[in-house]
Amino acid sequence: MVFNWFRRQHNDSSDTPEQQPEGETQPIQETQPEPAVETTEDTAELLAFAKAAYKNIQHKQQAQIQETDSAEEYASISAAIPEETTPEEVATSVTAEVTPVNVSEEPTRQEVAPTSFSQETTEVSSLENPATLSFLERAAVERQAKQERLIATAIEVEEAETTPTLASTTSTPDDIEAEISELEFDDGFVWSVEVLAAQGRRAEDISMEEITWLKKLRQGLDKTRRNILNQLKAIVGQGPLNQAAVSEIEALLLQADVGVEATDFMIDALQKKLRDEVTAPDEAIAYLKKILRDMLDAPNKATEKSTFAPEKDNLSIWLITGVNGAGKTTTIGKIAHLAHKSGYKCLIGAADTFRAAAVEQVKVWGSRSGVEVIANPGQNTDPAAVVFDAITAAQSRGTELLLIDTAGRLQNKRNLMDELSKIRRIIDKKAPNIHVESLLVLDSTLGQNGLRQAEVFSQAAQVSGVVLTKLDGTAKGGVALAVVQQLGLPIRFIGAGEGIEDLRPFSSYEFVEALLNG
Ligand SMILES: Nc1nc2c(ncn2[C@@H]2O[C@H](COP(=O)(O)OP(=O)(O)OP(=O)(O)O)[C@@H](O)[C@H]2O)c(=O)[nH]1
Repeated sequence: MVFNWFRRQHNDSSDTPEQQPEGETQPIQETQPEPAVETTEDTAELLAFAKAAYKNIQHKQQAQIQETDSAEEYASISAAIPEETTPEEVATSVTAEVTPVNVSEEPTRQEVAPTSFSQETTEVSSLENPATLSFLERAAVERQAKQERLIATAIEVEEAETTPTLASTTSTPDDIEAEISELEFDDGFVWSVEVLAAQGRRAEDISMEEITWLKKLRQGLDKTRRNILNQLKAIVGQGPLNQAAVSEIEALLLQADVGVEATDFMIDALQKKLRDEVTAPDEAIAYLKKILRDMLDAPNKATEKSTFAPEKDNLSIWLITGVNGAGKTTTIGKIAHLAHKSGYKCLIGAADTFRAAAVEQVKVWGSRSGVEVIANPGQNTDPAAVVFDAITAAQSRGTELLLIDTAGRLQNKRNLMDELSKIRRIIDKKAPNIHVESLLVLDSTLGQNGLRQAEVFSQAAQVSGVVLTKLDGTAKGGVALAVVQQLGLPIRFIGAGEGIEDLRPFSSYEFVEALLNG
């Protein structure tokens, strides 16, 4: 059973839709339970759920460790004792090893002769008086005795080696404890489990990878949350909004790079709700979260397709664009890894032929994620030709997801845009009925500045979604709202680190929880 990271569900027909949310954007719908007022009972229930998830992950890890040990044991035993080896071969190989370099032809003939070990032993033992033997005969006797010792030792050594390997398969509880020490039942764990539970996940389905990712996301948004949004929560939680409160909120949102349009939208919505009614702080915050989720989901609602996950048995092409340094290549590697893990047949087209090292860089990511890369060995070759070849290869191999890397910089902006337009035309011509996503990679640390780039790329590559990278450690996490509100584009992935696991499909529910609740 494979976990499909794009759909956030197991690829198993036994999983009913009620048990597993369909797409990563679904959990965000209005049906999401809001932790408005948390009672002691809720907390106890959550803790029990978190403990169940924790135990389940622990069991899975223990099983994995034991499986790995068994596999390693098998590998080491097979390596030590080749299946085909016969005792005769052992004897011959040992003979070869101990052959003195300076002895004459006779013993050499003996060594390679297909005489069995037992015969030789018999021959040697029949030589009763070594003192009467010639030099050569004595040398042969000595060598024979040495052979016997070595063969005996060799067999003993093999046995001795096997025994500890077998013993090592039974890891002690202490060993296991050490190996899973990274699994901490801490505040971050409980928060992550709560976020997953709110999206309908069962304790037994929660994986360590999901917990690790959510913890990372929460940590990544820490600066944005601490600097700005905690204050926002405090203001909103105070009840009806007066003019002073509105101005304060405005300033805070603009500082978080939320942008003017998104700020105005939020303030309007908040004012409608909080102007007249007296709203409890928890309720006001729950309302604020809903506003943010609705904003982030708006572009998805405008399109028929609620999920952009690649389809099994059909080719999807994802064109990855963005200025150099935004994180395109890294993103391609991480998506390829997710696709591979999720059971898709994936291929990468290396169409950034402008920068000399780009093809090599994408090849490194390809090999890290176990995904093949289609590239043209020449430098400065036509990227459209690489795209053409990559689509041909994808079509003939039954590839389900083709990721295309593009240049982030050319001699000038005009050339870059022309090149992207050409690539897009090739895709549309060569694969007219294929689902194409054009993903723009934006560096979130650039805040509002990144959005200007987006506008330029949007036309040339017909951008359909955004990948927001480097959310780890930036105070400009609010830019996600600006991307959606100003550009009308959905966020498809977010990156929060340089590692291969540090990118996941975007979930507005998780993002908003990490932003306001972490
Ligand atoms: N902290 C952090 N660094 C990231 C993230 N994504 C990418 N990076 C780093 O950003 C730098 C640039 O990433 P690349 O993938 O090479 O960017 P690119 O857009 O392909 O750049 P060019 O190949 O020059 O066009 C690298 O050092 C990456 O490790 C992220 O989510 N967080």
